[in-house]
Amino acid sequence: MNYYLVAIFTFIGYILYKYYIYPLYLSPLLKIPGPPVDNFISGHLGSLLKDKQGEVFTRLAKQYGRIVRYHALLNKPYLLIFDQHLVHQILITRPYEFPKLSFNYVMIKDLIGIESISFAEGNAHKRQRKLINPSFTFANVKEMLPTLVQAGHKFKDILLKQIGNKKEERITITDLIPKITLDIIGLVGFNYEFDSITSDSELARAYHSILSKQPSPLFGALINLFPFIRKFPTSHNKKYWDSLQTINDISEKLIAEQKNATIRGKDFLSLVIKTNEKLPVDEQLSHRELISLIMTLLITGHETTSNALAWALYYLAKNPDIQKNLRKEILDEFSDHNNSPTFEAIDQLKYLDCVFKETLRISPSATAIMRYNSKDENLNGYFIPKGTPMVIPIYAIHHDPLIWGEDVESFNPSRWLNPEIKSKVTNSNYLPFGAGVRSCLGMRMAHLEFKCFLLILIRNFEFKLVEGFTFKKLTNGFCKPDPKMDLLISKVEY
Ligand code: HEM
Repeated sequence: MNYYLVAIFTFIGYILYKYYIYPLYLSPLLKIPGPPVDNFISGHLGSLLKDKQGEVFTRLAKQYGRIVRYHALLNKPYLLIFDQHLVHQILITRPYEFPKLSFNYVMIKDLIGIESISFAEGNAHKRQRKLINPSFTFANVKEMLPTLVQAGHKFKDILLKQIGNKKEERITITDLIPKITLDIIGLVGFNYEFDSITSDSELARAYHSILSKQPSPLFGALINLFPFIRKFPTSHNKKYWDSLQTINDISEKLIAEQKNATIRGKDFLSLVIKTNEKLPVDEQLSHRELISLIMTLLITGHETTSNALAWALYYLAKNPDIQKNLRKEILDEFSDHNNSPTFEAIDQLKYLDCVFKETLRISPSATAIMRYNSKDENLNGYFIPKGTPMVIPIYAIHHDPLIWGEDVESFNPSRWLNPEIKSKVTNSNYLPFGAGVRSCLGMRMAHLEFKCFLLILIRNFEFKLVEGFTFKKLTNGFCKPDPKMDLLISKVEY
């Protein structure tokens, strides 16, 4: 008897059973409807879900219903959860029974650190959230307004300089906006001037190098399965690790400066450190948790808001009448265009609020939320074995005509004034900031930052599409224009 042969056949049999026979012929999840598998290695990631996942998920919901099965790398079954009652259970009623699972888990872990609040579960999450939450209160966010207005005017001056005496200028807004939102999180988050908008900031360069080229879903899944791929000595990997080192070094520097500061500011980090120091040692955030918090705020605090602002400017450029209506509302409220907006005045702008909500409906910065069940579940009559990955497809839910009406693909801020639509919107079907105990901590800040910026920009500039310029709308985890977004910008003359 050749033991080697037996061992080889046993191994091949095990691999065939685990990655082919069980998921495609025996799993109880096969009772859940879904598209047929056309690639027996990459599941749907190499074909159906190669690109524009948000749009594909929308189609799958129409075709297969409120809970849909698809297969990822090596045929691993995933569930798409469109059903609002299930979304409510997962995010709001039983959040800790459905822990987080990330797209590109390895990359996100590298970017924010494994000790981040974003990865913490159960009591560990409750402890971090309780400590960090008070720094993000309404009152604290309101105090940011002067910093936001100042940054908005700085941004306005940069655009004015680029336009100069010309009638209009073609500007890549997706290069500029992330720099100013990074500067803002530096100031309000850590009382630190990155000044990436006017200087060559190594931090902005590091983020650009990591985020400008997102790995495809298949490559992302491969990295999750074989993280050592990131260690191969390629020039791309070297750039990746160097950029991460820069982000980590800057985070360490920020902590050191804050810990040694004699006077505490009102930035998020100072507030968190102040609360932390008052707690018994066993409840305090550790050094690594603080570093992870900085890395988390740096990325979540700038990338998502800059994306939302870029999409808003794009839709306003595409819909000149909507842009005109918004400008009219702003000018009616702020007839003296040098006046700084107050919080109360910004809050009065109802159409601006509709533009904010509609931008995050049609192009939500995060296109999906990922979870898995920590125990066996029976959901909608289906048996779901423990550990099944579940995707709440925010983008697809935001494009469901049953909720938003037949013009779901149009950018129509006025839908938010329609009582029929308003009555259908809930915290389980409008999810730009997630929902429940894990919802976005920076939601209030994002709200104010978006409105303050858009107000200053629309008051001073007109935005138009560049004829013939096209880009792809990526919806694989993050909603991003690919490769970039150019707009024509001209001054509004008074
Ligand atoms: C338009 C802007 C933003 C959008 C669309 C957005 C979206 C989201 C979403 C969808 C989640 C939930 C993820 C999940 O449940 O898996 C989240 C969580 C989070 N966001 Fe935001 N975000 C934005 C801005 C910000 C800002 C400005 C900050 C901080 C300054 C921030 C900090 C966080 C943090 C710390 C979490 C994790 C919360 C937890 O796990 O308890 N976000 N965000």
